[in-house]
Amino acid sequence: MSAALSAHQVTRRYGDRAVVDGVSLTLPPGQITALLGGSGAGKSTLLRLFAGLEGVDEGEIRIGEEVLSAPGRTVPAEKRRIGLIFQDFALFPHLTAARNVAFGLKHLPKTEAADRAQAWLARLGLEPRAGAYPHELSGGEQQRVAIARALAPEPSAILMDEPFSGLDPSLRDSVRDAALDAIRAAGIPALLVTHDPAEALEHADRIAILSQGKLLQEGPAHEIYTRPASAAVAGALGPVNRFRASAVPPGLLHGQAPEALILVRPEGVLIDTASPVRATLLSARMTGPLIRLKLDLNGLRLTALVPPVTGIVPGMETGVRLDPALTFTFASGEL
Ligand SMILES: Nc1ncnc2c1ncn2[C@@H]1O[C@H](COP(=O)(O)OP(=O)(O)OP(=O)(O)O)[C@@H](O)[C@H]1O
Repeated sequence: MSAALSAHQVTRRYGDRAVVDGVSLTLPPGQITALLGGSGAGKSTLLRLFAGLEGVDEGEIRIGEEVLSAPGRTVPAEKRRIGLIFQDFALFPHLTAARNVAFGLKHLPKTEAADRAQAWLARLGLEPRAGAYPHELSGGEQQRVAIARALAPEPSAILMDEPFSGLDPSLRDSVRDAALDAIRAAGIPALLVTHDPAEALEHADRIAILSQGKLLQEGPAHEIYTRPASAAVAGALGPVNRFRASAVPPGLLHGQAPEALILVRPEGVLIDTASPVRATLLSARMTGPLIRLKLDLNGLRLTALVPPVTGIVPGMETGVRLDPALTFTFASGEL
């Protein structure tokens, strides 16, 4: 088993602004950790610090017990044996797929490097395209070559910056599944930078939420989703209904102080004809497998996501209750 890659109280400043601010984060081997945050949160900068493409101003980056970065001392990227995958594939245009993958295998005898490159291409379903040049490959194929190239030298960790967001949605799932399966099987730490909460929740084992350079929360994906430590974390993982406890009709909540801030996921707003809490249905729209309902509860507007049921007609009255597992209460906070 390889060692964890970790950041310890790491700060990186541009001018006097800390774009990564006192971040401690451990990437365990064999697991995909998604780094999630809005634009400018500092995700790419933190990835570059892990990679050694930039130095830290404070703190340390380590692999196992070995210090890779400390202020004034940075083991260069090419000495770290860390694989990098970016959104734009970054393949060498003048090399075939096979030679792109073999590029990082120069320490091996030529035939062994070629065999290993071939094996990685086969693993990612690209064997028939081994002799093609990047411009002859589709976006999904190019990204699979980039993934094979990153994994072939048996790196000690892999860092990915929005690697799937440039792909056509019809290709994205298959490329992502092939890539993440191969990465998990390699048993190394892996960081997946993304701004897409759905991608993080579905495909990562752990999620770290970054906002304005600070790590807000980190942990197993399910725990972050069901037990957000703050309203900011709950909001970062998908849409939420937000309101004060005092705005709620009697019977919907139980025991919350009136000033408490309540966040409820749309799938936590349940239609229950037996509930005494009544709501008027304002609209119902298909979103794919679920229907998005807009509800009015005596002036409180809620959005619900429910499985398709018959007999839902705007204007109708129905009963509503909240799923406690998807209802989060914070003592205070901005609406
Ligand atoms: N070389 C640099 N010099 C000055 N400021 C920089 C530099 N690189 C990044 N920044 C700033 O640091 C902040 C964090 O940038 P970073 O690229 O890490 O964010 P991000 O979370 O990856 O955003 P995005 O999702 O938009 O790519 C931004 O405000 C950015 O403008």
